Amino acid sequence: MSVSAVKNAPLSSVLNTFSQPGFKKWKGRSPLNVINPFENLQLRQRMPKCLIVGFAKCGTYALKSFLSLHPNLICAENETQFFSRFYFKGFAWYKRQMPFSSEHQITVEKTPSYAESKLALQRIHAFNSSIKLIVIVRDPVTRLQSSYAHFLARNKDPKLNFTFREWCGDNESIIHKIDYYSHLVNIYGLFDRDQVLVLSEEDLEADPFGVMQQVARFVGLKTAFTKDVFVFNSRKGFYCINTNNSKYKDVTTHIKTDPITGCLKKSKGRSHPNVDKSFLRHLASIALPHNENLFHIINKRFPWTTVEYFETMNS
Ligand SMILES: Nc1ncnc2c1ncn2[C@@H]1O[C@H](COP(=O)(O)OS(=O)(=O)O)[C@@H](OP(=O)(O)O)[C@H]1O
Repeated sequence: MSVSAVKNAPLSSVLNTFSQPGFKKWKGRSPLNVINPFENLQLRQRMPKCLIVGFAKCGTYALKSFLSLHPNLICAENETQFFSRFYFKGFAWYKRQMPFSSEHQITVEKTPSYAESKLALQRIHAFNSSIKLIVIVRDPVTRLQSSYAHFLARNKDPKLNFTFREWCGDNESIIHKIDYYSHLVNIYGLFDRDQVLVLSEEDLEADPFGVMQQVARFVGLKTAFTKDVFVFNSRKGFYCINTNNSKYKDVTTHIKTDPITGCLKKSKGRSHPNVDKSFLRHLASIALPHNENLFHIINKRFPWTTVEYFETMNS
């Protein structure tokens, strides 16, 4: 809604705009992100110009939440799964899932399953061939443990009380779960390299500020923070938003963090169950060639666990 439209519209329709689903993002926005609607010229729902397309359990929620701190980035609250599951609902529906944004903001949507669907990637390309894509990966062995911890936390059916080994399944099913490479092939087959940013969960965990700077550069924005935006919380074992700094205190209202600690919700950063080290070694050996292919195609290496690492440990 433009300023002139706001000025000329009946009060009820202006209020109606503010009560639409996507507008709830504006309630309680951080001081960094608040834009006075009457000063702002173009408050409306906009299609995303950047998508976080993968991968589940690789820190996608932390990434999205931390990016929302940037005044010029605004993230859709939910994973819409539009290009994968709900394409039939149409673009008007998709747009309605987006938050209200100003003309100075870039809308970001995250649905981690997009990267694993060639059809979803083709649809994204047809939608906007110059869109920016962010992919975040993680040591596949740790990712499996994370997914298993997620499964245990969610599973209520005693019949599905699988051990880690059972849950991982046979080698074919393990490869399916650990292979990022083949999905990256699909992405690079459709999009130019400069449209794709590949990050790692390990970097996000160790240096969220550095990763946010990387993303800001990637989407053509300046960094809007100082390093003190995050503070390491030894109890949680992760960086959290620095609520001691008045500048960042209120952000917890719009990115679902603990208002006191500034940490992400409990389901993010779970402890992983103890599992048999010899099986982890087996997983690392299966992952190895797929990791090497990935490092080759993205032209970047991550120091992920090797078979040798497990050989130095007692099982
Ligand atoms: N700062 C911070 N705080 C909390 N958690 C963090 C953070 N940075 C990265 N991570 C890692 O994010 C992992 C969850 O990944 P996702 O959000 O992609 O999971 S999901 O697919 O949406 O369920 C989650 O995995 P688990 O540790 O297995 O829970 C975390 O390791």
